[in-house]
Amino acid sequence: MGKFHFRISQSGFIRKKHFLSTSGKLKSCFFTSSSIVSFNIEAERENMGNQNVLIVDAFNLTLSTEGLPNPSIYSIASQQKRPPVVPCGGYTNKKKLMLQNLETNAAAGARPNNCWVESIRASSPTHMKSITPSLLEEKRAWIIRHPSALDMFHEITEASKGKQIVMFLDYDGTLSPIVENPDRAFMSGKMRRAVRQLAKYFPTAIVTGRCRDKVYDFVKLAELYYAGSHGMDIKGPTKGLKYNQKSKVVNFQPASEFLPLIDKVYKVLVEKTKSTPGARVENNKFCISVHFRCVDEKKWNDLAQKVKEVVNEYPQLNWRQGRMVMEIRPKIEWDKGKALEFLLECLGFADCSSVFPVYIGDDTTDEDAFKILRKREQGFGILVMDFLQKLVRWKRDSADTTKSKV
Ligand SMILES: O=P(O)(O)OC[C@H]1O[C@H](O[C@H]2O[C@H](CO)[C@@H](O)[C@H](O)[C@H]2O)[C@H](O)[C@@H](O)[C@@H]1O
Repeated sequence: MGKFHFRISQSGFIRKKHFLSTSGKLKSCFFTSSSIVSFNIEAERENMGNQNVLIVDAFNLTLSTEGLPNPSIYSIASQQKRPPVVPCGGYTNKKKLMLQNLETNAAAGARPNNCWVESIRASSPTHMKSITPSLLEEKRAWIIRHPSALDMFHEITEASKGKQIVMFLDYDGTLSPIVENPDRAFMSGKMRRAVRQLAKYFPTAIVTGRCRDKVYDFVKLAELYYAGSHGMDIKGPTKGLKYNQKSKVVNFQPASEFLPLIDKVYKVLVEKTKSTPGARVENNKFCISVHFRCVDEKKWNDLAQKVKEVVNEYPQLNWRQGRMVMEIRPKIEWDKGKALEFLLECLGFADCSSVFPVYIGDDTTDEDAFKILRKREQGFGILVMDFLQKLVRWKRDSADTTKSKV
């Protein structure tokens, strides 16, 4: 058995992205975009194809968990000691407890306690307060010990041989940097070119919590599939259709009956939160985001309480925590994972073993897609631009080689 430690970094951003694989037995994990993560990867070289590999976004710091049993991902925001092992699923017990606690409080209509503040703080990759010099030192040491995940490129492409790669890309924090103003989360021209190239070779979908139109305005690539509102608003490419699609027009909105309700609740939330400086409510068509990023930490509890009071009045809705954001959405059995399956089906890969889905994500809501990959025992989660560009080069070069042999 080979033992690998992966790292992929996205240069130019204030963050590092990390590519994770797990053991050949599908012990894949996902962490919750906390400000600090660490991981260790063991992989059987020959079993790479069966693995579910995840993307982890460790903007601020990474620590190796080398030598620990049951290697996995550790989410240790606000802690400076090694956290407990997370077997599979990415939440530390502590964080799970915090979230459960919060849910229980919400259900009981109680005021959120400090756990809420802690979990919101932990959700932000740009929250630098918890970084100490010793953690930075550990980060440096970790980087030296861990080669780039790009070094694993060969293994990944080998695992995909004979299969159709299908790409799924989250937007915020994956294609664009995390910024304070959600309306200004632009992707770079370089990233756009990488994605455009990618779509020439592989069916490619953007899967995002954003409103589909808004993300389209950012990405501006008509050749992609778009699944907005956490997968509740799916549309196929409007140009360059070349893959096996069951129907030519992909257009699916499983939560359409919730539109009037979402509009109404959006207005209520805007009204309710306007007295909280920095709070921002975003209408994502089938979902609503209430942003905390620019709110004074001391006000987080109050803001969360206000939001939950509103949501509690609508049993058809629930909420989830994202990065410094509360995501309010219809209570239906639909999420990014279901969107991934739906798109694979549209592409003719419903129960197909010859597909190789690659999902790139960085937030708790991406976990739904990772779960599907685990269930299907297929594919990888991967990271950003360097990897995308390399994948394009690999595909182009292998196409050229095939042509010259003919
Ligand atoms: O599924 P995603 O594409 O990752 O979208 C999730 C949410 O992303 C956006 O919020 C996040 O990014 C903002 C811009 O960098 C940042 O200010 C915010 O704190 C983050 O939570 C988006 O604004 C939300 O509507 C999405 O649901």
